[in-house]
Amino acid sequence: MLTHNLGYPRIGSKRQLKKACEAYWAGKIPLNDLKKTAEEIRETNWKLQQEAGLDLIPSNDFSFYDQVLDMAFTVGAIPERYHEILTEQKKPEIDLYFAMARGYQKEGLDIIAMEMTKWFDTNYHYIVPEFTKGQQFKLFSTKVLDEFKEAKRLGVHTKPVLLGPVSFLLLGKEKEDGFHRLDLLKQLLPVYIDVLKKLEALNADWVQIDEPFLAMDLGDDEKSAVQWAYGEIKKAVPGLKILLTTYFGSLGDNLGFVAGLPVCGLHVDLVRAPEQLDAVLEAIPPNMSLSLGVVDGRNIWKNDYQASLELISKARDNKQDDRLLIGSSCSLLHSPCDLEEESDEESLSAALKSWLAFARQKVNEIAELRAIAMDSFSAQHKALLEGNKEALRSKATSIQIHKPIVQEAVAGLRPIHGKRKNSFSSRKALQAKHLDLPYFATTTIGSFPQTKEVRQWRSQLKRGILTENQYDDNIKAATEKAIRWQEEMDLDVLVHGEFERNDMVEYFGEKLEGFAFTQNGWVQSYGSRCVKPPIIYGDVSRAEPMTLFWTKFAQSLTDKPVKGMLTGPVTILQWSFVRNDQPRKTTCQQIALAIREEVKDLENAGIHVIQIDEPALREGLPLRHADWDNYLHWAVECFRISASGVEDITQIHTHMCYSEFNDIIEHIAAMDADVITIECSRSQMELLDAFAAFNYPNDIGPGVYDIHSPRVPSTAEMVSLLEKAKAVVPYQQLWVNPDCGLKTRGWEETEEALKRMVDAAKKLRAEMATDVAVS
Ligand SMILES: CN1c2c(nc(N)[nH]c2=O)NC[C@@H]1CNc1ccc(C(=O)N[C@@H](CCC(=O)N[C@@H](CCC(=O)N[C@@H](CCC(=O)O)C(=O)O)C(=O)O)C(=O)O)cc1
Ligand SMILES: N[C@@H](CCS)C(=O)O
Ligand SMILES: [Zn+2]
Repeated sequence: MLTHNLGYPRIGSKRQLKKACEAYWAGKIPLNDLKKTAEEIRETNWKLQQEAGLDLIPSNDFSFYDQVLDMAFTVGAIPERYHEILTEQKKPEIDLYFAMARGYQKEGLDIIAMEMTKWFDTNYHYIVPEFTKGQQFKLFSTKVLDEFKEAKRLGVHTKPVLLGPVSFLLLGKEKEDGFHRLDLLKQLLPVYIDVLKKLEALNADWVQIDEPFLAMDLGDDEKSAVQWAYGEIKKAVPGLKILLTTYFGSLGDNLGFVAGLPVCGLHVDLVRAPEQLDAVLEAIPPNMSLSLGVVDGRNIWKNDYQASLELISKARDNKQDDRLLIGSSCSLLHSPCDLEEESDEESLSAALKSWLAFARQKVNEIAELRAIAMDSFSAQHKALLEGNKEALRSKATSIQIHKPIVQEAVAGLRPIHGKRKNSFSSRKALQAKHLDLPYFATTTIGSFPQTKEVRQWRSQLKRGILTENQYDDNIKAATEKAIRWQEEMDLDVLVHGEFERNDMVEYFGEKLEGFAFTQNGWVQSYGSRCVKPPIIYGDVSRAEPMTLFWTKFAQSLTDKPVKGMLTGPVTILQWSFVRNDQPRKTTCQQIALAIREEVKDLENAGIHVIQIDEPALREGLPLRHADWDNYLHWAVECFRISASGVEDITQIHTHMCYSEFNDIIEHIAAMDADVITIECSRSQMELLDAFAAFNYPNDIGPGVYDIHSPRVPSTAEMVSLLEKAKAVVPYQQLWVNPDCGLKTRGWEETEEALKRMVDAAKKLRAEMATDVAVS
């Protein structure tokens, strides 16, 4: 049996890559320094996996930004608008690469970035490849070959990783009409074959090709595309061992045709879908190797050795050992790097730490599982198994985990907990009277720039350089400045700015019972941006108010309404590492009850506009359509539980970004938020069509400017977007706001953009007044 890993985190255990990239972008370090950091990270990762005893160590799992962008770069899928960066500007290739990811506003050029979206049901974002009709591909970047050679020089014979051709195309978007992106497979495949032949010439042995779409519902065309592609690959490089990987779900009804593909090995995710093992063993031919993905790449709990060994043993009963591999369920990209970086007992107790495994520990688990499976009688292996059982036993019986009072509260949930007192139309009338807002009311999504200064206060507080009082005074000053500034701008519903929050989920994780947080458990979210997902280990409850102090403080400074700002239960669940000992639904209900208490406290303190953010509601959708209804039902119900404890006069907002609404609009409507603000500007308001087609009754704030770019749109652009919105949604329902929070932006561009946004709203109001006068 071979051991392997599908991919290792590339940010570095101290986020070295983030720091180096950001320094390079700011012109603070030369390219060579950035490359050196990247080399060091790769070497460290390869060596630690080698030392752990893994047989097949991945290469090309490193990325300066994103692995999908890397694939686009490899096959030369570089949209026309970027060509000038190389040809005219003579910039190095990496600048072109970063321009595709981040846009390019320099030296007279203003090129927008490629779109970014969520990677399946994770909190990782990939860059969406752009395709045109008849597009040609060519080997543009040799990164995969270079990294294979680099590892070889270091004495590590790696297993190169490539995103498969069908998934690569399916992840992308057609940029013009008249073709389907899968039509491009014929032009694309020769480049893949070229890469594979070159790898073969370099003596590569196994090559991992990821086709995550194989765990999704596929149509006949998609299945045929896969069959054709892997048939061609087999013909072209018969000697190369292709390991086809699937993850995040079961092969399900795709198993039949996948088992017939001419590949050397198939990897299946046995963490998400252990039940598929029997069917897979039965379906695949004896000469096809099977990789058992038993170590969870999506969570941080220690592996249950006994359970994994049972799966391994079942596989061994059916297949020769030399046809089996043991590995991670998916890439470890979604795990933090190294538990040993956690030394602070206050955030992560010794007991809790003994239940966890981060990427480095997971690599060891893979090696240990093989060792125990091969020789369960050795004293050393028996001790490993016993140690693992003991850790799991201590977790299962810990009094820190189970709180009867929380469990009773969940058991006591009834439909009434998810219902507002009256219908939206009666609520709307009451709220309008109370808030007295104009049409096209303006607001923002919550966060204002999290400047280096603000982040430094937090880091100084942690290091004892600032006292709690000094820290609070600084945050108060920032909040007051933001309130005054919003008043000056004449925004209608103000926000406090979220200066006190490190992150919209981690902040709540730090305040809620049943959550632990890490010092260094960073996971890449997109590019250089990372998040530190909190760990939900026990029953969740609210010990004390979490946002009341800062919301009340902000409201005390102004007569205008200040919007309370909370993260919703589904998003907190989705962006945390969750318990694996109870259904996600139950954990979500517990969080919903905690948020409900916070909402009620805010209302009692006189806050009558409260936003409950749910940007991850769509991301949480199961991979298979058949499972959608069940998820949407409990997810929407949890949102409603959190939102429905208030009086009709209190206006509940929700916010969603990164979402398409067409196929889930009835569930969005069922959330019954008084106002929903959505990311809309990049789609030029197209996302509103779903709301219009549904006759969505409640209020909507379609984002009028993209917050991912420093570019400040003109008032006219925003007016034009609002005109478009007004054409499909009755104006009485419309709000005016940016796409999302402004935490990643600088103050200068934020001030200018919001000033123009308020002007745009005023123009619309003036037009309306004229229209009414004329009619
Ligand atoms: C809305 N988004 C979010 C997602 N997931 C979340 N959990 N949270 C989100 O907001 N998913 C979808 C999107 C993804 N978008 C983003 C946007 C921005 C970031 C981001 O900026 N991340 C920061 C880290 C945020 C954080 O925790 N900051 C800490 C400071 C940590 C730090 O770097 N400290 C420094 C010291 C400070 C200094 O001297 O400058 C240090 O330790 O060295 C805080 O504010 O306290 C990032 O830097 O990547 C993520 C996702
Ligand atoms: N209130 C949050 C939502 C981000 S999705 C913010 O403004 O950053
Ligand atoms: Zn958002």
